[in-house]
Amino acid sequence: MTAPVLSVEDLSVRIAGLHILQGVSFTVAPTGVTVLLGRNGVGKTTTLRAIVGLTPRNGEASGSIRMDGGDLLGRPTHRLVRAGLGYVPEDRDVFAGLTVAENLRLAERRGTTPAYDKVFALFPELDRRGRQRAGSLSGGQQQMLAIGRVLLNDNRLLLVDEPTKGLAPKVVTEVAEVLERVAESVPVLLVEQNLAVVRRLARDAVVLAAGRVAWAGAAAELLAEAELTRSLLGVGSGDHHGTPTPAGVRKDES
Ligand SMILES: Nc1ncnc2c1ncn2[C@@H]1O[C@H](COP(=O)(O)OP(=O)(O)OP(=O)(O)O)[C@@H](O)[C@H]1O
Repeated sequence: MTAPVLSVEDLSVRIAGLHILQGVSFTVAPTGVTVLLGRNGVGKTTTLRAIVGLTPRNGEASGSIRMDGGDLLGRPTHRLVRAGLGYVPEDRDVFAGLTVAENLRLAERRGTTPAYDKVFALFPELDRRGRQRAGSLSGGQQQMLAIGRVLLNDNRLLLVDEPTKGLAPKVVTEVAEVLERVAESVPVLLVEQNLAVVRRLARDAVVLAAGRVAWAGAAAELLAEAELTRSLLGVGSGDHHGTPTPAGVRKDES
């Protein structure tokens, strides 16, 4: 078996006195997309933030998080990013008052050559809209900018939090297509609630429930078991024959 790019072991996170993660353990394969699933509020974002060293000041993370064997826990975020951890947060966090080009320039890392060619090949619109203020971009375009600026630098692993949240169906499909291409060259740990997107992208799945890992295995296996999906996620997985739920339809909201 190939060594995982990331190993999380017995991760516990307490925030403001709440024990949110209670000994979470899972691995991320060195290729493809691993999806982190679970009902609302179960701790998916908390997990990604712990990995990238962003547990809030009133919180505490313990356990072990290793990327390529090196321990990440306790290291400051800027060092983790320099070590190749790319993070696309849930709310995109683009600088609304700056232009697209300025947002990208801010992501450049000293001492390395930013991969503008790669980013503009994936997102031609970011090139065309270089002088537009990021705050006036559509939600989908802001998401592309948030992903694009992370891809300016080399990454060993990408953490992507709910990239399709709140987007129109057509844009959900565009974001999924882009992530599919991105995942050809860098492994991705993805938090995603849209099961059509999960079905399309994910090879492996990890499901959180009650502060722990409730299920881990092949994403296709999880989605093929309607009862299992319903009990773990509280949603149906579409039909049993592999017909994708139409992109953009959030089954969890039905
Ligand atoms: N800074 C914080 N202060 C207090 N509670 C927090 C904080 N951050 C997260 N929590 C709590 O931790 C729990 C897990 O939150 P988290 O955002 O990780 O869940 P999630 O699985 O990503 O949810 P969703 O699917 O709704 O985005 C929630 O109950 C949340 O209210």
